Amino acid sequence: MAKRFKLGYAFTQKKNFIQDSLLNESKQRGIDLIKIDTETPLIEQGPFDCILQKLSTESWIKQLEEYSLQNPNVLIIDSPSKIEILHDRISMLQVVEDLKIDGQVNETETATFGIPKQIVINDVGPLAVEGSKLKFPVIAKPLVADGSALSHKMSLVYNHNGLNKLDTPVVLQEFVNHGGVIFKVYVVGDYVKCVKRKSLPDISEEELDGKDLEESCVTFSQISNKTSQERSGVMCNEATHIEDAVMPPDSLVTDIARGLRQAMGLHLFNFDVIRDSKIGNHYVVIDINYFPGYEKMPCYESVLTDFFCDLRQRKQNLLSEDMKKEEE
Ligand SMILES: Nc1ncnc2c1ncn2[C@@H]1O[C@H](COP(=O)(O)OP(=O)(O)OP(=O)(O)O)[C@@H](O)[C@H]1O
Ligand SMILES: O=P(O)(O)O[C@H]1[C@H](O)[C@H](O)[C@H](OP(=O)(O)O)[C@@H](OP(=O)(O)O)[C@@H]1O
Ligand SMILES: [Mg+2]
Ligand SMILES: [Mg+2]
Repeated sequence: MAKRFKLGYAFTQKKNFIQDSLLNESKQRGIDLIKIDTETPLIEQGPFDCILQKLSTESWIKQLEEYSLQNPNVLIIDSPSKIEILHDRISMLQVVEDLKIDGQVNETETATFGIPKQIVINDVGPLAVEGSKLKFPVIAKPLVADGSALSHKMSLVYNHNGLNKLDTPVVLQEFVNHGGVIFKVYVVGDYVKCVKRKSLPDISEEELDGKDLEESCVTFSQISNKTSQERSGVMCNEATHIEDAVMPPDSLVTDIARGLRQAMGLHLFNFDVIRDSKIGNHYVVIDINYFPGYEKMPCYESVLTDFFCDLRQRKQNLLSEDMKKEEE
């Protein structure tokens, strides 16, 4: 009987990734998903062939390092040092800026992509955005994107007055009108899946002019990470029928996904893309998330189990290479 592949997982309490449907599908295909007790020393648990993890405390990272030293063949998906780049909203999008991708979609069509203009401010005085050429409205996002509730506390700031209420350091990212629909691109190893979600509605010039002091800053949080079935209409553009929205070009989405995978060396992430309403074939990446809510992705059980089977195959290949070297 083929050896079972033991995959330990370590997540925060809030994570809903492990569903019975995934446990069953993986078990049927020889993959045992085992919950790691983060209150007990990792070295006393296992043995694991692979560890799936989304924790960032110092003590946990130390335990992972110690476990890897004692078990050099264990696969860590993904390594905390590689995930770090996504915990800062400037370094996160710098990866996108540095991608070199040809936007040719087909013989006649091209598409371009980029990131919104953004700056970090450390105080909200009258000169906060002086010289930056940043245009209002902006979305104010906490600089640190570490998965805490605080890291998702966003503010839509219509004008200069709205800056006063912000906590710093904060990223001010130009608001891009995008028709009230956001595209979330899930990446699981080589697999790429683009889904649509409701987003903030466009902001018209008249609306901008009419904003008085009181309304110059509106806070919200995680308005796009619920599927349409889970949605309740807070802040989102209920009028937008997202099913009518045209998906971005497959080739562009796939090229960006591949480029990010290569550049970051990560297997499990998603990125949020919006289409610039002013330029129909220009796409703007506004967010990248490590180990997102895959349980919301269509066919998540089979997609993730396929990925686990790829990891098992990779591990078997590594072990047979080691054996060949020993025989030489
Ligand atoms: N530059 C922008 N222009 C227009 N809308 C934006 C912009 N940035 C963010 N948004 C809107 O705000 C929402 C939240 O932004 P973002 O995805 O950066 O926050 P987050 O807390 O990291 O969300 P997630 O739950 O995806 O991790 C987006 O889904 C989108 O609706
Ligand atoms: O709709 P998605 O899958 O994008 O929602 C994700 C969200 O993008 C973030 O990845 C959240 O993680 P944190 O940034 O660490 O909070 C995910 O929460 P999680 O509890 O599932 O990890 C959302 O599902
Ligand atoms: Mg997002
Ligand atoms: Mg995010």
